[in-house]
Amino acid sequence: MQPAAYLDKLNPQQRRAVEHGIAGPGDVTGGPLLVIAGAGSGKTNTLAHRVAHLIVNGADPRRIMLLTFSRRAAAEMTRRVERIAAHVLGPNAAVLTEGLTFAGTFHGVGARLLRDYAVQIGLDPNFTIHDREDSADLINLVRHELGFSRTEKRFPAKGTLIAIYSRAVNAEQPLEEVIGRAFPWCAGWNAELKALFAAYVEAKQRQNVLDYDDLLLYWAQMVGEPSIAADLAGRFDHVLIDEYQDTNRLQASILLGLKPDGRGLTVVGDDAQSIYSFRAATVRNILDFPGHFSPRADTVMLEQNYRSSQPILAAANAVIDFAAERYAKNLWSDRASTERPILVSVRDEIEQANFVATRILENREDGIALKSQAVLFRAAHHSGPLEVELTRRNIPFVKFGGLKFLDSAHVKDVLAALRFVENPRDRVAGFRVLRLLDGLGPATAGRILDEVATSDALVPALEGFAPPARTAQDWPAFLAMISELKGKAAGWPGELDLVWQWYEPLLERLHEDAASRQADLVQLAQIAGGYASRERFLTELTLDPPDATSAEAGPPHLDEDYVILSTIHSAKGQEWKKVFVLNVVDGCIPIDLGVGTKDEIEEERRLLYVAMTRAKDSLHLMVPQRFFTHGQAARGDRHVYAARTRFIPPTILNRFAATSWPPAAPAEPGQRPVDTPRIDIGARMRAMWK
Ligand SMILES: Nc1ncnc2c1ncn2[C@@H]1O[C@H](COP(=O)(O)OP(=O)(O)OP(=O)(O)O)[C@@H](O)[C@H]1O
Repeated sequence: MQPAAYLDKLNPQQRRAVEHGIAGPGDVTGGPLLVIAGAGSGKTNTLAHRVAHLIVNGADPRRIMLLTFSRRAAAEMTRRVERIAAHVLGPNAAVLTEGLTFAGTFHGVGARLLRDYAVQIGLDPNFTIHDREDSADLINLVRHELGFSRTEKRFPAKGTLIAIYSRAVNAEQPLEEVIGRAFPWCAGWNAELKALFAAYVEAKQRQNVLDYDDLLLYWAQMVGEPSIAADLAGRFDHVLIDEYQDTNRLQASILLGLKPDGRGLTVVGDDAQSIYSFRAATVRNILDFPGHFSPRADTVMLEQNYRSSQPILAAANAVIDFAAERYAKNLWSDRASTERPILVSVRDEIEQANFVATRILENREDGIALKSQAVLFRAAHHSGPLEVELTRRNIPFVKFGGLKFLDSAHVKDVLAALRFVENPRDRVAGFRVLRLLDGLGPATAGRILDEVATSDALVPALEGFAPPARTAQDWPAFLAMISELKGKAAGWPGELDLVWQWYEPLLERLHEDAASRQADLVQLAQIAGGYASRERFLTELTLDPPDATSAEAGPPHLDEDYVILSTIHSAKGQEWKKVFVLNVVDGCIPIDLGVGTKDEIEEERRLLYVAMTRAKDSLHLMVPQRFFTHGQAARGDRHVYAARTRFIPPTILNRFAATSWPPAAPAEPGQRPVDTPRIDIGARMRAMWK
């Protein structure tokens, strides 16, 4: 095989992106490259080919940093790179791609680098990582300590506090600006919030914990320090980033700090699919990228869509054509079809569920596997009635997005025990574990943790503590578990087993449905087996928790088939033959019936576009005439009447077919008009008493 024959299947634009800056063996580092990849244009495929092409031409995989949006995407990319490289390198490809150790999410790679440089930046390398819920718990603790929870006017709650803090950090915006723009009802608390955030930062440092935002923040600070930046930049010849449209300013600063002149830097993304601004992602990163460098970064556009049929693409293009600012692309497809996307009008969500379940079964009769069909929705709770209907009809499904496996109390308990041993100063973890013991109240837990924090050894500090009488029964098993874990003799994942043995009796005491919860712990044990150490397990799982249990463990049986239910956010990057989108009405897409800011509305439009472009062969957009809302306290839950989403105005209706369901039965000649009463129930009721 000719060396470059493996690139033959690529189209000319894809090939340009793959070969950019690669002159031949040993000469592989070109200037900055931006790849604007339309939906379904083979972005992932192209990036994988580029990495393989770099390796085939002599780039050292250990010196390649590959940043993706999720851990799953990184693993998939590595597998693809290996397959492609194997065409040229044969079995040696596996050895080389195993060297791709810096492939992961921004947060995951950040955590590794921070451990590597911990000592140089004054961090203890055993730091543990707080997920959003832990962060909110800690900030709440600080809020109490500062007395803000007792203010006369209601002080913002923990969820709001962490959201404000996170946005200020990720968007690199001053606090006043963040509050003014996104949290106006908190104006007036500026001084208190500043004091609170300062105290929160100090608490994290005392406890040796980092939150999600810190991973990026510390990394950005690190590349801002010339001596470390030079060292760090020198370790990587190539930095490639997928899904660049969903990165935030802090991530852009990190890249520019790592590769100030852009040499060896490749970013790939689609501005039309930017849907994560609630995490402070900014579409500006991708729009402004070329201008950061001199000369400007080269831009390659991928415009051939290989996924969707022409009519689906035409409708999606019509929707996104209304977007305010974007790289104009002419996305086209040569997959001819006569089937336009269908707008299906139904009475309510019950009928919507009925229609979708019926069609899914019909499709299966036609030989379309359940797994090739997906139902997408804007908010996790939108699928409620459909879940009931699918269950009723025995149609198996897996749901992505919404409540995460790791959010369940029992899984968190087990992880907290492991985290406490990893970093005894982590108060949120310590508090959670100690409170599991019978009769151990918050004040005592606080005292134990104070003791532990001032001592340099966990086990002796605990052994020196006399537990309250009610806890005496639970204490020895707890101590034994902690000492065994500290001793590390069990190895990984044996340590998880130790925690499980300790936790099992507590589980039965704490939860009535212990049996079903045990199943989650079995799942956790399976996941644990995939990691080399306790630290890797805790870090990776906190940073990128599995969306649904099956996402991590994989389907247990080859013949198992199930429909995919997913929030649009979690459907990113995926594709299915048949796609149904629920609640394509104002109030769901866009999510807010009230008028959002212009940017928010634009993002909702992109969400609909992302949903539509997941479909290969057929697309149903459901339009219930009324839907149920989980309202605010003042108005409660209620039904509201809905209008088709504003993103499909009458001017583009010709891109869609329309139908209503169930179809109205045609009136037969001579039939009585339907508005004539057929029975008189009132008379029957009266007759009962005569
Ligand atoms: N050169 C090509 N020839 C044929 N098929 C291709 C080519 N490139 C990509 N594809 C196919 O196109 C589909 C979309 O590719 P991929 O998932 O990489 O798109 P994407 O750009 O990441 O999409 P999105 O951004 O919408 O998630 C896949 O089924 C892939 O196999």
